[in-house]
Amino acid sequence: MSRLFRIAIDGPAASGKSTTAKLVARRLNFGYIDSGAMYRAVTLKCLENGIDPTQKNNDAKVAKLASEASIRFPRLGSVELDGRDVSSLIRSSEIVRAIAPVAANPSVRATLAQQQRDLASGATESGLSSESQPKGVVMDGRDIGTVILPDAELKVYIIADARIRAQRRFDELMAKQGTAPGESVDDIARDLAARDLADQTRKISPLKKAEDAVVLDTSNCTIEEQVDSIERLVHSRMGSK
Ligand SMILES: Nc1ncnc2c1ncn2[C@@H]1O[C@H](COP(=O)(O)OP(=O)(O)O)[C@@H](O)[C@H]1O
Ligand SMILES: Nc1ccn([C@@H]2O[C@H](COP(=O)(O)OP(=O)(O)O)[C@@H](O)[C@H]2O)c(=O)n1
Repeated sequence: MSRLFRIAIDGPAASGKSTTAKLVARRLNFGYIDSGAMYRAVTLKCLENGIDPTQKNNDAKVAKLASEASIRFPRLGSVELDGRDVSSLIRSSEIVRAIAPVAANPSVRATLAQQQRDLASGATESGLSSESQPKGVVMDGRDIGTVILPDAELKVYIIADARIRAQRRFDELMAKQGTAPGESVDDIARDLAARDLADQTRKISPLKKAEDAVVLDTSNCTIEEQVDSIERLVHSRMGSK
C-alpha cells in the first residue's frame, strides 16, 4: 500500500480546524480523523461510568476507561463510542468542563496517540471516514503536527481572533439549539481562553505551532477560502513530491 498524504491541522479552540478539515477531506476524498473527538469520547465514557476526571485520584480509572474505549469514525464527521453514535453527545459543555485532565493524562494520550497513528497510516481501516481507498488523511487537534505526525506532508496551524472565535461558537450553539444559548459571547470567550491556556501549558504534548507549519488566520476568511488555501497547498506539495 502506498503511503497516504497526511495533513496535520492544529490550533486553538474554535479557530475553524474541524470545519476546514472535514471539507478538505470531502473535496480530496481523504479520510478525516477528529482527534479532539477522541478526547471528548473518553471524557464522555468517564462521566457515564460515574468517574469524574477532575478528581485527581481518578487518573488511573480514567486511563483504564480510555484503554477500553472503542472509538470509530464510520462516516465523515460522525463518531462512535463502543458501537454507539455519540457525535452530538460529545459536544456538550459538560464534556468541555471535564476534558482538561483527560487531555493531560499521559496514559490516555499514549493510548489515543497509538490509535491516531494507526488510523493515519491506514492500518485501521474502519477509522477512515472516506469512501473507497483514500489517497490521504486529514487529522486535526492540538499535537498532530508536533507529536502525532511530525513528518506529515503538510502541517497547517489555524488561528483566529479570540472574539471572532467566541462569536462563531455562540452562533453555532444558537443554530444547533434553535434558541439563544445559556451562555453569552463573553462567557464563551472566557471558556475558550481557559481551555487554550490549559492546552498550551500542560506538560505533555502542549498546543504549539510546529516550526514547519503554515499559519492560516481565518479571522477574515470565508470557510471556502480556508478550504481553497489548504487544497492549493496540497496540490503544490503533491506535485513536487
Ligand atoms: N471562516 C469562517 N467564517 C465563519 N464561521 C466559521 C469560519 N470558520 C469556521 N467557522 C465556524 O466557527 C465554528 C468553530 O469552527 P470549528 O471548525 O468547530 O473549530 P475548531 O475545530 O477549531 O474548534 C463553527 O461553527 C464553524 O462553522
Ligand atoms: N490532539 C488533541 C486534540 C484535542 N485535545 C483536547 O481535547 C479538547 C477538545 O478538542 P476539540 O478539537 O474537540 O475542541 P474544539 O477546538 O472543537 O473546541 C481540547 O481542548 C484539548 O484539551 C488534545 O489534547 N489533543
